[in-house]
Amino acid sequence: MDDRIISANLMMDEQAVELSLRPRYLGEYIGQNQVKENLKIYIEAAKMRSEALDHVLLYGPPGLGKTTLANIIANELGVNLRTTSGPAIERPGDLAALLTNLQQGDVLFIDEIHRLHRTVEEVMYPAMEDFALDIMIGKGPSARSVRLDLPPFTLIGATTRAGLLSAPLRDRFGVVSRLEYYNIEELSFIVSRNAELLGIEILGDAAEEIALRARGTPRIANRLLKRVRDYAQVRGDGIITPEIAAESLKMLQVDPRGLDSIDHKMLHSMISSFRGGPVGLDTIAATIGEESQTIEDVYEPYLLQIGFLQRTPRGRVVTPAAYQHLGLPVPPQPQ
Ligand SMILES: Nc1ncnc2c1ncn2[C@@H]1O[C@H](COP(=O)(O)OP(=O)(O)OP(=O)(O)O)[C@@H](O)[C@H]1O
Ligand SMILES: [Mg+2]
Repeated sequence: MDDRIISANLMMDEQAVELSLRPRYLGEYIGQNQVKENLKIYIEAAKMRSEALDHVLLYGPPGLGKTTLANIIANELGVNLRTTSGPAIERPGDLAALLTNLQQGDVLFIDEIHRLHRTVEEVMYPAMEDFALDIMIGKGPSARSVRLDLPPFTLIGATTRAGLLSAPLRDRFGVVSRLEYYNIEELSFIVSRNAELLGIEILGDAAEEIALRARGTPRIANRLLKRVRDYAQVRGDGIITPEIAAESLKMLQVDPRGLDSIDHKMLHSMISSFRGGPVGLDTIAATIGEESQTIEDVYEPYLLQIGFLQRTPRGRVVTPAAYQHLGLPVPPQPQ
């Protein structure tokens, strides 16, 4: 599904563009105001005390700016950032190597932290809490544990699935921030700013056309912007007008609320086979032939956010707003 327009996952050829568009300081980071306000204070306090910032857990759907924020935090603190990911740290020794190479106050960023191996996670606890590494020396009866001091550091963990984090790990983060979907105004701003960075002329309403279809997600907004730019260069004179934007977005098969064929398939099958629900996530997944994890991470959160789906104890339910959006008669609602 990674070649889909609305897939929030990063595509290979996108990395260079993402790097060039990535805001570097909090002041350039649009939206997420609550998260930014808090971080600003914690960062300033840590700098005043010349201490390492508390460990930070960032969670939320893909493409909302977790990696970007981790980089910004390190920039604002004026420290080095080391980046790795949960599955990449295979053994406790790998983690020890990473940690002992940090300098005082540095940031270690672990993406997909919910995929950390158990044995590695256990080494992480004292490292986070006491800045200490417990290593076993020797084997058998003569084996003993030695404690090694680490420089104070900040761990930033990112995950799309905070629910999968073990309680002991989650509890060791002093700052836990949830990133939210962006509103249309924020996304329009991001589109306009990024158009400028890419040297593209775009008229205001056209930025909003793109924002409306971006599913609250900057990564998707950037992706749509690039496709629309191609269209504007080939079919127009390079300027992205609202007409050019509307025409090209239509070709991308993303509807005016940012839904693609999978969202449509999911809603239609819930309506036709299950009378709109309640129906369990796994059943929906099996019916439309998608993985339930993909649905849970990428599709469902946005549909919930815009009020097209509702979660009930007995399963997911299609809302009247979704029927209306699909142009279907709204069934009588239970009282
Ligand atoms: N607040 C923001 N303001 C402006 N641009 C942003 C913002 N957040 C994200 N972006 C843009 O979106 C792109 C994707 O963000 P990022 O890679 O940080 O997402 P992510 O949450 O780490 O995704 P994943 O879960 O897939 O790792 C960035 O390269 C940047 O261009
Ligand atoms: Mg990321």
